[in-house]
Amino acid sequence: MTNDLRQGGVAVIDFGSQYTQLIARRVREQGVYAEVFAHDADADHINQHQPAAYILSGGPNSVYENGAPQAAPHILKSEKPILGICYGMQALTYALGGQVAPSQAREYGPATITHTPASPLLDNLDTNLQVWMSHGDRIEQPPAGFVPLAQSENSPYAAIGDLERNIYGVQFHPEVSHTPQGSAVLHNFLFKIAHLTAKWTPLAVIENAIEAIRAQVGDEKVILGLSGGVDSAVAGTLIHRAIGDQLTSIFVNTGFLRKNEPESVLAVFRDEMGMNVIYNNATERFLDALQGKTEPEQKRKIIGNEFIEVFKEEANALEGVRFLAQGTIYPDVIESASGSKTAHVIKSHHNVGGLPEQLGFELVEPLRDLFKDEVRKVGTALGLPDHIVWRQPFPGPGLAIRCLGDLTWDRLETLREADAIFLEELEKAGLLVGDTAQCFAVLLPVKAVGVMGDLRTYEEVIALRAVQTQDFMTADWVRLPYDLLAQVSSHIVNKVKGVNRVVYDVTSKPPGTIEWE
Ligand SMILES: Nc1ncnc2c1ncn2[C@@H]1O[C@H](COP(=O)(O)OP(=O)(O)OP(=O)(O)O)[C@@H](O)[C@H]1O
Ligand SMILES: O=c1[nH]c(=O)c2[nH+]cn([C@@H]3O[C@H](COP(=O)(O)O)[C@@H](O)[C@H]3O)c2[nH]1
Ligand SMILES: NC(=O)CC[C@H](N)C(=O)O
Ligand SMILES: [Mg+2]
Repeated sequence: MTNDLRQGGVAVIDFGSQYTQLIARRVREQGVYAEVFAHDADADHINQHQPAAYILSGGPNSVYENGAPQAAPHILKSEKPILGICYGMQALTYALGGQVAPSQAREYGPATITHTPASPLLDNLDTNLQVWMSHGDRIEQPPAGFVPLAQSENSPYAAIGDLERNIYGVQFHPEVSHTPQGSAVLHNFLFKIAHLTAKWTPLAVIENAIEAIRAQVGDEKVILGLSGGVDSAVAGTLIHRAIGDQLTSIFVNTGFLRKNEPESVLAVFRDEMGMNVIYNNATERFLDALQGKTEPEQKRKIIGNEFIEVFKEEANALEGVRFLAQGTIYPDVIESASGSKTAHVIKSHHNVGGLPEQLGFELVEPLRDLFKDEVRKVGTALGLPDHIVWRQPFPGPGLAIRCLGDLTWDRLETLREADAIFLEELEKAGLLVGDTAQCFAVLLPVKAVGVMGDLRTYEEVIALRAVQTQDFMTADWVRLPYDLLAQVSSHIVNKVKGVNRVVYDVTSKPPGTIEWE
């Protein structure tokens, strides 16, 4: 899809930096399409969408060591503008005949560089520029044709450039927020050096996606699992815009949804957006399947299977469905392709993971090229309400992995009530968007003794969890105000039957995970 929009963008070449995705996001923020490739990806693969410039990422290796990844010759010979960042600059230097060596003093963290006014890369920036560094190697001798553009106390070549060939390198990281003028550096590279066109905007993305969906689907039928979460909501709205009633969405009430969630999802998508939504109340079958099960992995597997069964039945009932739509987004694609750690493992748990092969559908994935923040922008541009676009992610298995111990309807109701009180108080305090990334209640499988109205109680315990994170791979618990916690605790104990104690989870990730199961 989006053929013309993707052409003339940037290929980000990944040498293993933690910030590779961030580089692509920063470029896209400036309206230029950016795609991430492994450092040893085939030239043909990289050139599929005809990138007009390259950015080489940082990376953990030392470029002069045996087996260290190197800048690919086809990139060096491409005659297109290249920007190397940290390891990327070291790889350029090494490949083009300069010298890279370990430096006496490593630079980790903030640094100040001074730069010469002559270069377009550092045009219009503070002369003493605040940057963020993270390196132990440095350039000792730039390759022939390169001139120094900036220095720091520890890096005589904090930026270099071959102004004829349009090849540049920076030792610092322009992509991180700790380099306050980093976006301006990238802006200079994209527009003053590579002369790219900014055409990657939400409206253009939408138009393109709509065309691509129509071309792919023709007049056939499509089904989509609609969860009320951001990704499936935006995917569904986009597809609906493209093909209208050829799309049927299936919203499954697993019994593990939050309070009022079924009503509010149906109100938005069926009533407001006029979408064709099948509501499948599968509460009983999910509960039956999980009866007596407490082991987290087993629970997830059972839930995944039940989802598949429900989708299968609904698809059969509709007849002639050729396409299955999914809200797959770009980080899912990058993470699965690079075989990288946590996120991929999490995703393999979720319910639609195994669907396509088993059901023999062709996939429609209109968000495959987008980062979450872009998905949100597209959602807003499509007219989705803020409470959908900005809602916190909610896992497919839902409250089932937050209700520890016996999964009974009564205990789920207890959890639903406590969770709703917590979320309501956070909302009132304005803490539900921005200051927190995910907040929820967990019902623990223990009982505690208490005293209420002079009576001894022996009831269950609610744990509250609120975390802040950028990418959900690592997270920190939020320092919620004590007064707010006091208020929530007292509301829960007073209003929710069967709970006499509330605790707050003060564990970061790692070593904890965000969910308790
Ligand atoms: N209750 C449900 N009914 C139908 N489909 C569901 C349900 N829960 C999850 N799914 C499907 O599983 C997919 C993955 O869930 P996931 O939570 O990762 O994404 P999301 O809900 O779309 O967005 P978010 O990450 O913001 O919650 C969803 O896109 C949706 O297709
Ligand atoms: O769609 C999903 N299906 C799942 O099975 C699943 N498990 C965890 N999560 C969400 O992933 C993020 C990281 O969670 P953890 O730190 O608990 O691994 C958090 O945002 C979790 O809510 C899931 N999402
Ligand atoms: N952040 C980086 O790209 C580091 C590059 C290289 N490993 C160094 O230490 O200099
Ligand atoms: Mg979800």
